[in-house]
Amino acid sequence: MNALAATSRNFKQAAKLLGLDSKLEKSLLIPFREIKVECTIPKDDGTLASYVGFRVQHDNARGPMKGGIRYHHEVDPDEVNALAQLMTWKTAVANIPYGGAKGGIGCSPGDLSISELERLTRVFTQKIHDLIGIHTDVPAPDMGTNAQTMAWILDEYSKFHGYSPAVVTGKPVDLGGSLGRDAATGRGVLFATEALLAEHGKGIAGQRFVIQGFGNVGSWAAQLITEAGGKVIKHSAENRGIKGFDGGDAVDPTSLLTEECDVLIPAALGGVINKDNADAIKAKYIIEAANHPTDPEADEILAKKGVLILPDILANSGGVTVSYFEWVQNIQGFMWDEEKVNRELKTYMTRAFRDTKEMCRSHHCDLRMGAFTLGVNRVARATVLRGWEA
Ligand SMILES: NC(=O)C1=CN([C@@H]2O[C@H](COP(=O)(O)OP(=O)(O)OC[C@H]3O[C@@H](n4cnc5c(N)ncnc54)[C@H](O)[C@@H]3O)[C@@H](O)[C@H]2O)C=CC1
Ligand SMILES: O=C(O)CCC(=O)C(=O)O
Repeated sequence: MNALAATSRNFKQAAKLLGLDSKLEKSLLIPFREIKVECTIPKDDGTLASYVGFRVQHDNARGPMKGGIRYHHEVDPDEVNALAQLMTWKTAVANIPYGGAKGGIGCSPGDLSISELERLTRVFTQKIHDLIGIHTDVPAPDMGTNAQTMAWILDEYSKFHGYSPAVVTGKPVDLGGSLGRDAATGRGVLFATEALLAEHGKGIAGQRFVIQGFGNVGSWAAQLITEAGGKVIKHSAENRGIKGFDGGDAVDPTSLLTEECDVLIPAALGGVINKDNADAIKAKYIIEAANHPTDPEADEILAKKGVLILPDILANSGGVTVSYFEWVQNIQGFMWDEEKVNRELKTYMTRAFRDTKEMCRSHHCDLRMGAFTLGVNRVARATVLRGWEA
């Protein structure tokens, strides 16, 4: 199922559970603004190459819009729209004062040199600089981008608006990035998994984990779960790894979803768990480190099998939560030590899990609908409080 159709279906189900007014429901679903820009750059060999970049600003009822920028050949408007919408519900689940946005460029970053990536990032920033900002829309890394990408955006943005470290998060620590942001999404996955397993009288130690994706999120999750005593029995070692991590074997990324294990952690692309493979999944728990890895049809199949799914907007909210800490530190001009960052992250993740469970109890629903009703309800309340006056 298309990412936007899947995300909107989950939203509509949550709106129904909450009994939202139909006009409010429609207004929450439609993005605030969709930006599409053409980015042409000279390649290293002197030829020109053109790419299409997107930024979808979904909602700002609760604060500045917030979300990553993805460089991937499959980036398209519907996908970015779905990811932006997920950010709106995710920041509300985490209860941080933001709305939601997401951006991307349709490109294969592995095929571009560092200087080509820098030129592309700078051209993209030139095209969107007047629509992002510290109190309007704050980008961060996502698939295919990293702290260096954020440094280029910060530098290009600052040419137009003066030095503005808080305009992006996930930037290098030397440029005002937060200690702990690099590991934050993986660390949040660890905290959320601990909270879920504790409900069933279990801990990380001794559980067998399969992790798909070994980029920023997957590699940190693997390292931290291994340190906590979990057994990472397989991982997808394409592209990147963490120096020193020696747990697990590397196998084909699609077949590993159906490997024998206790906990499956998809940490790469969306839609990888679908009606074609859901029935073959053997894990008891799925922790969605990736965004929208599970199609709604697969959700239904897995629910019948008794598999518990910790949804993306809760499980991977550690990244945007520490992005919020980074933004706060930039605005205050005061740096936190890493221990404080990690301690606060644990508090936020544990609270988000507890609030989600509360919604599950009051709406008699699964964890995905618990998180969606929590997020959608907070955004709906803020929207109504702000009013409709033109
Ligand atoms: N970076 C962050 O802070 C956050 C990332 N996420 C989500 O986590 C997921 C991973 O993001 P990052 O780790 O930042 O990206 P990354 O670019 O650092 O790593 C992506 C990983 O996925 C693998 N991969 C790519 N295509 C694949 C395929 N077809 N099958 C299997 N593996 C494949 C790559 O080899 C790489 O190991 C994405 O869904 C992203 O939206 C969610 C919250 C925050
Ligand atoms: O750190 C952020 O601002 C956003 C991270 C992100 O893109 C995500 O949570 O999917």
